[in-house]
Amino acid sequence: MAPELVQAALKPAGFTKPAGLLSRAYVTFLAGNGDYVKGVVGLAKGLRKVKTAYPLIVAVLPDVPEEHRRILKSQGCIVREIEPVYPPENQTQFAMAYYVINYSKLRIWEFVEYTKMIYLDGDIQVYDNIDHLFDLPDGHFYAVMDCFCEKTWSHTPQYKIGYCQQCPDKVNWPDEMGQRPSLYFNAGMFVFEPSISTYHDLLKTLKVTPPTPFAEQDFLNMYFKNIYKPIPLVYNLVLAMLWRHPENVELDKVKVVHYCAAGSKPWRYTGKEENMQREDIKTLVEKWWGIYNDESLDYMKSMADCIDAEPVSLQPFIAALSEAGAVQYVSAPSAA
Ligand SMILES: O=c1ccn([C@@H]2O[C@H](COP(=O)(O)OP(=O)(O)O)[C@@H](O)[C@H]2O)c(=O)[nH]1
Ligand SMILES: OC[C@H]1O[C@H](O[C@@H]2[C@@H](O)[C@H](O)[C@@H](O)[C@H](O)[C@@H]2O)[C@H](O)[C@@H](O)[C@H]1O
Ligand SMILES: [Mn+2]
Repeated sequence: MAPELVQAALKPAGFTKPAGLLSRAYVTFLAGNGDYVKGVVGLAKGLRKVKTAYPLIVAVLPDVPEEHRRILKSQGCIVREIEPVYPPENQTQFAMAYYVINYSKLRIWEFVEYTKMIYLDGDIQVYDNIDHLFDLPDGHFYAVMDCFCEKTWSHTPQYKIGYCQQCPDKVNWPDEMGQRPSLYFNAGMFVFEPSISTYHDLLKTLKVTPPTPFAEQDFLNMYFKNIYKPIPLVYNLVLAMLWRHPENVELDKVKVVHYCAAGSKPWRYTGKEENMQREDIKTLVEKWWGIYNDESLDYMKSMADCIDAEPVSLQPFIAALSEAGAVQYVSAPSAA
C-alpha cells in the first residue's frame, strides 16, 4: 500500500460509535514463570512515560505465578487469566519451540468490553505516544510488515531466493514460483477490534489449519489477509531491519521498538549473539533499562506523587457546571 495511502489511513478518523461506547486498551500476553514479566513491567512503565490515556491489560496463562501477577498489578496493569490455545496435533518444527504457546494470544479477541485494542508483545517498548492509532478506521487489521531475511525464515521459498517484501524490487519473484507472498505482518504489534464472532471463528478455523513455523503469526496473517492494512515501520521496529534494511529505517523517528532479534531481549542481553555488539542495539537496550529502572515511572510512586500534589480546587469547575445548569450547586458549610 502506497505510503501516502497509509498516512491517509492514519489521519484521525471521525468516531463511528457514540463516544460513550468507545473503550480502548493496550493488551499484552504473558506465559510461564520466567523473565518475560520484566518485559511487561518495562512495557507498562514505557506506556506511562508516554502518557497514554489507556490501560494495559495483561492476558496471563494459568502458569504465571501469583507473585508475577502482584508485580504487574502494582504497576497498574489489569491482569486477566486466559486459558491456553493449542494448535491441532502436528509434527511442525516451529521457528522457536516455545512459539506453540503463542496461539494463546487468540484469546484477546474475547475481550469485547473493549471496542478497539492495540496488542503489544512483552518484548516491545513504546517510546512515543501512539494513542492516535486507536482512531484508525474500523474494519481493518493494522500491523507493520515483517522482514524475511533472518535465518528464522530459512524454511521459506522467499528466503531461499533472497526475496523480501521490504525491498520487493531487489530480487524479482520468478513466474515459475507462482504468486509472490501476500504482504505479511509481524504479530508482535497490531491494532484490532475484539469480537465474539471473530473469536469463535478464529478458534474454529485454527482447529482445521495445520500449524506452520511462525505459529499464530502465520495463522493471523492467513486469517486477516483480506483486511490487513500495513502501517509504517515506526510503529514496530523489528530489530533485524537495522542490519537487513537500514535504508528503510530512520531510528530517530521510531516510536515502538520490538526486541525480537536473537539475543536482543534487554533483560537477558549479554551482547554475545550476532549483531548484538552494534552501537544502535546497545543504545536501544540501555534505553529500555533506563525506563525499567526509572522509579519515578512506578505506578504506586506516580500515584503517590499525584496524591501529594497541590490539591486542585474544583470550585471553579463546579461553578461553571452549575452555571451551565449541569448540576445543582448548593454551597455547603465547610465540614472543617
Ligand atoms: O516464555 C515466554 C515466551 C513468550 N511470551 C510472550 O509471547 C510473546 C511472543 O514471544 P516472543 O516475543 O519471544 O517472540 P519474538 O517476537 O521474539 O519472535 C512475548 O513477547 C511474550 O509476550 C511469554 O510471555 N513467555
Ligand atoms: O509466534 C511467532 C512469533 O513470530 C514473530 O517473531 C519474529 C521473530 O521470530 C523474529 O526473530 C523474526 O525475525 C521475525 O520475522 C518474526 O516475525 C513475532 O514477533 C512474535 O510475536 C510471534 O508472533
Ligand atoms: Mn516479540
